[in-house]
Amino acid sequence: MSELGDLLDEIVSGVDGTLLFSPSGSLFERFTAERDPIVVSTENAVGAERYVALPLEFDDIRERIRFGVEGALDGGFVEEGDQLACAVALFADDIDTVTRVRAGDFERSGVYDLFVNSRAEPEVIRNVLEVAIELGKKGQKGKRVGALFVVGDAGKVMNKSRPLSYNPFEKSHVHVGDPIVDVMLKEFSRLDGAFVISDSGKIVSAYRYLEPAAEGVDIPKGLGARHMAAGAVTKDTNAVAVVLSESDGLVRAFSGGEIILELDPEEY
Ligand SMILES: Nc1ncnc2c1ncn2[C@@H]1O[C@H](COP(=O)(O)OP(=O)(O)OP(=O)(O)O)[C@@H](O)[C@H]1O
Ligand SMILES: [Mn+2]
Repeated sequence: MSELGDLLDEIVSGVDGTLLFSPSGSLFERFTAERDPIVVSTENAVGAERYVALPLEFDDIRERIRFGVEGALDGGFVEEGDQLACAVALFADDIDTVTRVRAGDFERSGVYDLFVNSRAEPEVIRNVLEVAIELGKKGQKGKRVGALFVVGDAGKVMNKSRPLSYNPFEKSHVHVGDPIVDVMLKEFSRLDGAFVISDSGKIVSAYRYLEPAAEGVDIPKGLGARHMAAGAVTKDTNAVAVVLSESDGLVRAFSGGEIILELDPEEY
């Protein structure tokens, strides 16, 4: 037992900071006295002063930790090269894992930029991802569906696209995240084309056929026109795109012409 204790001591000895991922209130209290931990979670339920907002509970723990560390760097809570202890819940609901990382050692993931440095508000991107994940889980009336959401830089996206049908959102002022909109988005996703969403989350249009310049867009073989259009529009404009694939059921996010994130809705 003491060997194990020694090993754990080594892992956390001399760290410059502690990141607690979604800690319970009591765990957080235990830490605040001496360690001044940084909390990383989807909601700041414990009211931490040093807090990094997770846009979603990444199922991939590496992705989650990476996002937390990038957020802590960006927030000025830690510095490049700092040794950090990260405490996360890997299998249980409570924290069951401690790992040590060096801030800045990762390649930048792109996921952080996708949420934090996009034109659209992080909350808007998160809401769109949630709709896509939910749609992927349930399908539409039991049938698998695909969908394409283009988020941000809507004026330019509209200029690079044309309508396939009347726009049901023409005179409406609805935003992603409104409960009614989730229902509408799911309903309209049965039909062709893309949804265009503004930086602030307003649904600008459904049924848009995207015609962006596609030179230099390189997406994996096997993905079709929907994914190509998503990649291309994010290269040709400052939008990001979220695609639910009808054929493989995965949700992918694109930025700058590249796939930044790939999620299996079944895991959320
Ligand atoms: N340029 C485009 N703009 C908007 N929507 C498009 C565009 N190209 C294709 N789509 C939409 O994507 C749908 C599926 O096309 P396709 O099968 O070629 O794409 P895919 O990348 O294989 O996607 P999936 O994995 O969902 O099949 C089309 O029916 C159409 O609704
Ligand atoms: Mn296809």
